[in-house]
Amino acid sequence: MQTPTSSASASEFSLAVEHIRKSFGSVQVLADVSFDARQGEFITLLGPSGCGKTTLLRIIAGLERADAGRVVVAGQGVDHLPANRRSVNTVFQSYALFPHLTVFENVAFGLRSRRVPSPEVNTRVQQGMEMLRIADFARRLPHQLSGGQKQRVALARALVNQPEVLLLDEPMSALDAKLRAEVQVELRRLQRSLGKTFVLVTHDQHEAMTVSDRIIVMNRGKIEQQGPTVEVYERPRNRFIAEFFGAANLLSAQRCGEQRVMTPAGELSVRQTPSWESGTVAIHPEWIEISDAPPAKNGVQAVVRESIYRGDHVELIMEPGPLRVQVSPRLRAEPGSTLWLSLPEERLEVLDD
Ligand SMILES: Nc1ncnc2c1ncn2[C@@H]1O[C@H](COP(=O)(O)OP(=O)(O)OP(=O)(O)O)[C@@H](O)[C@H]1O
Repeated sequence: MQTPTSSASASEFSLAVEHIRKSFGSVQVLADVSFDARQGEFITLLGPSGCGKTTLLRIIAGLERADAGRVVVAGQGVDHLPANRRSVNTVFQSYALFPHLTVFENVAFGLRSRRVPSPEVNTRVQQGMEMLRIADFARRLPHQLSGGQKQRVALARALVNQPEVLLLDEPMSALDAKLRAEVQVELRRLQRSLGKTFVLVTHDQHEAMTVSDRIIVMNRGKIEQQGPTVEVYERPRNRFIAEFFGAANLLSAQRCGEQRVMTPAGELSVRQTPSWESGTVAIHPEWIEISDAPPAKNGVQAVVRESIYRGDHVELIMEPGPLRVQVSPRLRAEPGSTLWLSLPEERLEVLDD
């Protein structure tokens, strides 16, 4: 899915990225990447390390030049504009705060360099600091702040400039797991209340799911799939997405009739007839149902090989398959016991390889 899919008019878009290509020397890092973001949308670029996410963000920000393609912000091509003349601000992984400036002056920096009158700077910085709950630290220097506080300063510094688009390059990766989860929820709340367009880069699928309206999954410089979070999770298009996003069960399969495939777990009916002779079908562990009696359709009699207690659920590893199945911790399924599984047809995804 390389072209923008929405039918909205150009003015509804805060950002359009059109056919971007980029190589470093002989290595192609981005190969014809296109996507757009509507005003007020939270988009996440998700993909493994080295797939080109940061390079794409830097091209949007004007910190890197594309070899081909166009970046459009609020309906206007910006390729000829330097970074500081684009209505785009970036929050970096390292926060990039000025160590010798106070929190207040860090937040004020962009406004002062654009010669915004002092009274307005004071008002906007104060508002920005209050919004991000850092007003109490206004006089501190960055080294006197925690990671989470520095992160808020970096966000405030970007947001007071009122950019059309805020770019976030793994801004939460330096935070511990608990704080990170809190900041993700806060970031989403902030974005909703401001109605701004945010584009986040991350390789963390849980982070992507927490914050995004739409997820763009990248691999080796290409977009593999883009769509609403639920759609990408529940309807992965190919093997890469299914493996990278959501840890689905992947079963090798042979086509054996109309909407039927043969898998190591037996013959199963699927929603659509595969276009391949042999390929892969996927199902998420939480969609597999357990029953005492043989189910009417897509039943598999399976033996529990391992039972892993994970607190809020138990993960069963079962044969044939192997199939990972997610069940309630109330269910007692000891290794060696035999259970009937049902693999609902509407939850079995036929993947493009
Ligand atoms: N200035 C550069 N010169 C040469 N190669 C580069 C340069 N910047 C990035 N690359 C290469 O381009 C590829 C994509 O890098 P990029 O930083 O965009 O990936 P990423 O998806 O953001 O990865 P990560 O999640 O690890 O930050 C990598 O192979 C990287 O080594």
